[in-house]
Amino acid sequence: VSVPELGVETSHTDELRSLMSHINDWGLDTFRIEDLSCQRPLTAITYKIFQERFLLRTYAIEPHTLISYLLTLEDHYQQVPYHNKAHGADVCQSMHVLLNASALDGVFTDLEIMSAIFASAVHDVDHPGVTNQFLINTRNDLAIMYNDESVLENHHLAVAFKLLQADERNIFSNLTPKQIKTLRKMVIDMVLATDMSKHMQLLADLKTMVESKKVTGNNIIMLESYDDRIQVLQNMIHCADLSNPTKPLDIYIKWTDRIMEEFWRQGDKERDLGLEISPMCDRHVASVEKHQVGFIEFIVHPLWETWADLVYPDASAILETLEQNRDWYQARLSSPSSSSST
Ligand SMILES: COc1ccc(/C=N/OCC(=O)N2C[C@@H](C)O[C@@H](C)C2)cc1OC1CCCC1
Ligand SMILES: [Zn+2]
Repeated sequence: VSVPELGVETSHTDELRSLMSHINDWGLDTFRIEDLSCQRPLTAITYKIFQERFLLRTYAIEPHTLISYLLTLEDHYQQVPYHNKAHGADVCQSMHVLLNASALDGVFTDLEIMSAIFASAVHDVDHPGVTNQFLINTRNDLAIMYNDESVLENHHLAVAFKLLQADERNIFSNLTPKQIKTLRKMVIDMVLATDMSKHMQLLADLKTMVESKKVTGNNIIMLESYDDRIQVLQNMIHCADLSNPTKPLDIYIKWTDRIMEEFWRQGDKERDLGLEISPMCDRHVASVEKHQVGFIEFIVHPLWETWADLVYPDASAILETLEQNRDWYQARLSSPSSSSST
């Protein structure tokens, strides 16, 4: 069974191949890849990363099996404004770059790396475009199924692993039972860590790790226990998930437009249901810039500042872009507010 060179059928092969050569760069334009891959950004990006890291060879994965899984996974991302397949592709590529930090050189095994890339690709599959709190407040079947605890994150994991059960999609069929057990546990631990309600605990533990950081002679981080190793991978996927404000401004603004539209549609549903409209979800009371400045000040910058300490100096340029982007939104706050989009 032959597969297309880039994993996806496209009439823009040369342009897509050229863009894909920047797979290791921070700030890769996921939106352009979405267009050039004929709306298959997740398949194109994940397939390229698996090839780039020789994971098909290391784990005897058939190309058509990987493509079959990725296409089906991509089709199970819902067409919502933000938490769609482009976000999945973006977090996957961001994770791939973070794994390349020189402070982490040789630290993670191939299995841990494949687990991290897989977890990133699947981490928001079948997201309905509303928050956990909304699902709980509306007694959605998913909230009943998962007893109000990390409802979305549990669902993303269940969907991702269910899709593996078909033989033609089982990319892990040549792993040993022990490898599958380990991969499954790590993927579950990483995706559950993307629940925003775990943010403060994750960050507190990361700060503790940074304070007691142990490095080898050439400044490579030493992680002895599973708990330490998974903690770094959990913070890494959390950083990748909250990386929009660290990207080039034109790309960041597009993500802001998408998340706001998704939050405002949730607000529209809450209004129609006579529910109290969630914070930041009322399109008639929009303060996009103020919310982004607050998001960076209280959540994104504290996380990325700590991450940048851990892998110093590998994430310094990323932190710099984040601070410039914060200043840009801050400046628009004080001046007469013009809409952040357009
Ligand atoms: C570019 O902007 C964003 C990118 C990504 C996200 C991702 N958020 O995580 C998922 C999520 O749905 N939640 C739950 C919500 C209740 O609280 C949220 C802080 C996290 C949020 C962004 O901006 C928000 C935050 C400030 C203004 C809109
Ligand atoms: Zn996400």
